[in-house]
Amino acid sequence: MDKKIGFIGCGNMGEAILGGIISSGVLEGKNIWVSELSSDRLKELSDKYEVNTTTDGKEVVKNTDIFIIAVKPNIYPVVLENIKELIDSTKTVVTIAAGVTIASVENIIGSDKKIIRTMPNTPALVGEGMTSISPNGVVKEDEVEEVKGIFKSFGKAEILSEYLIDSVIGVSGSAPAYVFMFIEALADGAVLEGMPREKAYQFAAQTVLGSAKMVLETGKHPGVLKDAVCSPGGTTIEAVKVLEEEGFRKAVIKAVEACASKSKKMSK
Ligand SMILES: NC(=O)C1=CN([C@@H]2O[C@H](COP(=O)(O)OP(=O)(O)OC[C@H]3O[C@@H](n4cnc5c(N)ncnc54)[C@H](O)[C@@H]3O)[C@@H](O)[C@H]2O)C=CC1
Ligand SMILES: O=C(O)[C@@H]1CCC=N1
Repeated sequence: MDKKIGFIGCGNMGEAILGGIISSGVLEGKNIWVSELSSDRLKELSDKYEVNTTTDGKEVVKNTDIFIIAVKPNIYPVVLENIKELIDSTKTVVTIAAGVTIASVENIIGSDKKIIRTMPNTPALVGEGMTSISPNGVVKEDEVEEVKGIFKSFGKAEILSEYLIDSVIGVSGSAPAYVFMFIEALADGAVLEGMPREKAYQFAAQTVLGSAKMVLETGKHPGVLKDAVCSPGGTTIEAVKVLEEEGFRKAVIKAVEACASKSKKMSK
């Protein structure tokens, strides 16, 4: 890729994207600019990824074509106010924050500026991210495809209308947290039955990975795949019965709903 990419803020999610881009080889560190608050954090990032660093967000905008604002939602107005004079028709602003709408960004920098709202997730770091991409009306189709290409370099990416972003946060943006909780609980169960802790994480995580791959690669309904594991009168159906009794599916659906509802509240 011949474009230059920037990050304003590079914490958990910013670094997951940065790490994903570098590992994929789509861009080299010399074509990436990162701004952070402390020089210590910048040194850590330049040592690890060989990127250009600065404590001034303006330098990121000046030196890049596409830049990702990866600060907490409440810091967006401060960052946008600081850089707005430098944003012209050659720049594409990419946002990743929960609750920061395209309209709220347009209110600060202008609706004539190219804005792409995305919702990534941290598995980007290992090349298995899932990202939604919602452009405003100014971004041209090939420019959207270009940004989609960046996100696809470390996982899957889909162009979606912004109104779906709350469900995206519920099902993928925040969801790695619930999947990690499931893996932890699965491993706890195995430890309870006597398996050493490290082995338990390996068995649990590989099972989640393999099951996810089966859904994606066979195209079969998850219920059909579940049925194929449940031998009549066997062990699995005993576990399935307990999960139903304890409200496993209800809890997960309600968790996604709570997450989406918080996202809607943050957007007001
Ligand atoms: N953590 C996650 O799994 C996901 C996070 N997001 C979004 O990503 C954004 C960042 O979240 P995290 O990475 O989790 O937070 P974080 O707190 O780990 O990272 C934010 C970084 O921004 C830096 N920062 C703050 N003000 C700055 C400024 N003025 N200039 C430059 N850097 C500045 C902080 O030092 C920090 O390293 C949030 O808006 C969140 O909604 C979206 C999807 C998933
Ligand atoms: O918890 C949060 O608000 C952010 C947005 C999606 C994942 N983390």
